[in-house]
Amino acid sequence: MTTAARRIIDTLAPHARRLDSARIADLVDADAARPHDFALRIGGLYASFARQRFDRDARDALVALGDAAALPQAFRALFDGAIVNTSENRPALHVALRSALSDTAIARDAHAQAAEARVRMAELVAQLEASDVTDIVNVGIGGSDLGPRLVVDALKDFGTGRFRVHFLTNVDGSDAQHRLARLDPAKTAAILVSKTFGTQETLLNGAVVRDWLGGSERLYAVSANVPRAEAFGVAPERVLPMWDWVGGRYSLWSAVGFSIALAVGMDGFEALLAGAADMDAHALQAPIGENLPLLHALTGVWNRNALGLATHAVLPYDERLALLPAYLQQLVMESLGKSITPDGEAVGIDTVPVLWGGPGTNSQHSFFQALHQGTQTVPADFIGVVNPAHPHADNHAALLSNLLAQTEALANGYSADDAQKSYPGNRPSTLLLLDRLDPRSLGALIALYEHSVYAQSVLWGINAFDQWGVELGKRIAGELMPAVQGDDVAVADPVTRALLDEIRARRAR
Ligand SMILES: O=P(O)(O)OC[C@H]1O[C@](O)(CO)[C@@H](O)[C@@H]1O
Repeated sequence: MTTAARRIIDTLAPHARRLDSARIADLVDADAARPHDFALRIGGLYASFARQRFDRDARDALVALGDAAALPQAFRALFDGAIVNTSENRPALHVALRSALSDTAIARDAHAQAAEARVRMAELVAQLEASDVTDIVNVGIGGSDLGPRLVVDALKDFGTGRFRVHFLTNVDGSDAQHRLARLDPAKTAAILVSKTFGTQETLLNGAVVRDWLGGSERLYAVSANVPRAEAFGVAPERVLPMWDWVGGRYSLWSAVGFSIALAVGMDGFEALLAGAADMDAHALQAPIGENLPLLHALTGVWNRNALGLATHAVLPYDERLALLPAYLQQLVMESLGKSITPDGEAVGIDTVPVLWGGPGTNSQHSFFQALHQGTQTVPADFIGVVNPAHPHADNHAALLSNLLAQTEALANGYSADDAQKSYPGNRPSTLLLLDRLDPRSLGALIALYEHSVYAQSVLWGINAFDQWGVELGKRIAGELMPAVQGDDVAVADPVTRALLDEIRARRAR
């Protein structure tokens, strides 16, 4: 077992045993100051951990765990551009895209390159605004899609209205077919976003779009592999840079966010970065016990390793954040879905929970039954917004009432004479409450999750910035492609061979 795993078990096991039969409702009853003392406010973001299943002593132990795992030092190393992504021998300097909180040459240089790229991006935004273009198609997948897609959707109240922004992602040709069908190629610009410019889905969709546009005049690219983007036919003046020191799932703050800037304007984009920078400064400087991303991360480790909870739900009570769970699935599960340390050792304890979720109140009418009465306890992050950006006051009151009601019902449960109508309760949740949803608060919210993910990776002793687990499937798909296309090539796996025979036999001629 690794030192990190041993530290977690040794620190948390006594408290887990002590609190084995503890009930959240009793913890709240026994400690009048808990609702306030287990909450934090960072600018326009309030977080309550009062409905987690730990008490003050366990919370102190979590803070001590963060200290023993040297979380503050790990954050300093991240911001300073240390090689935190050891398997790829790279720093992870997404924070330099929005903050200047380090004096190291590498971090300053990254910050300067990011600023320079933003100036070029602003020029391209201005050129497009002055053109006849009405529609933008962002072609990308994973980190080259999910972040921009989330932000464009979440900030629809802040859109300039100058462009309609669309996202083309899936290699399934019906995505291109249907997305392009309603657009006019003469009035559409496409941005091919790919850090590597080697991603099958984006290259295939990019080729479809390039042909559909009838030329490369309105073809743009964002990539860390500029030569490949240019070889694809994108003019050099329309290629914006990315760098290997930014991970794809941490990249929306770079030119990968070109579509965001087109949707909300450069001012909106800068405000998004400013919100993330607020959270960066807080994550780097606040003591562990008052540090929101670190407490969020430690709570995650408590739920995973002390309580043994295998999944985690993200439940935004705001339709504009409906895409947040999908975005976080990549951020959290691609970053923390590891069982081996950088030294090649098995971690020895559970790491990432399966993250899932959906917006409230919709999900109350789908999967909440299982949250309330299912056999598994699912810890959740509930996210609400105090001030809406619409005039429908009764709707908003209903939304907030439901949000409060669900966290209360999950924690407290209810006993009825009929066991089928009883609720076990004791289901933990964190509540994140934004004063309002705007570019700045959204930037802070996303950065909170980024930093929580990094802190969890440090606690578990794993690398948050590589993703070797996605490679095997890509390689096999590449090998199978000729067979699927009808070539007579040898396929070793007997089940795959039988499935290919079935596909070939059923395929319409
Ligand atoms: O931006 P690219 O290089 O096209 O990669 C897209 C996505 O593919 C992945 O490598 C996973 O397959 C992600 O990490 C990344 O965000």
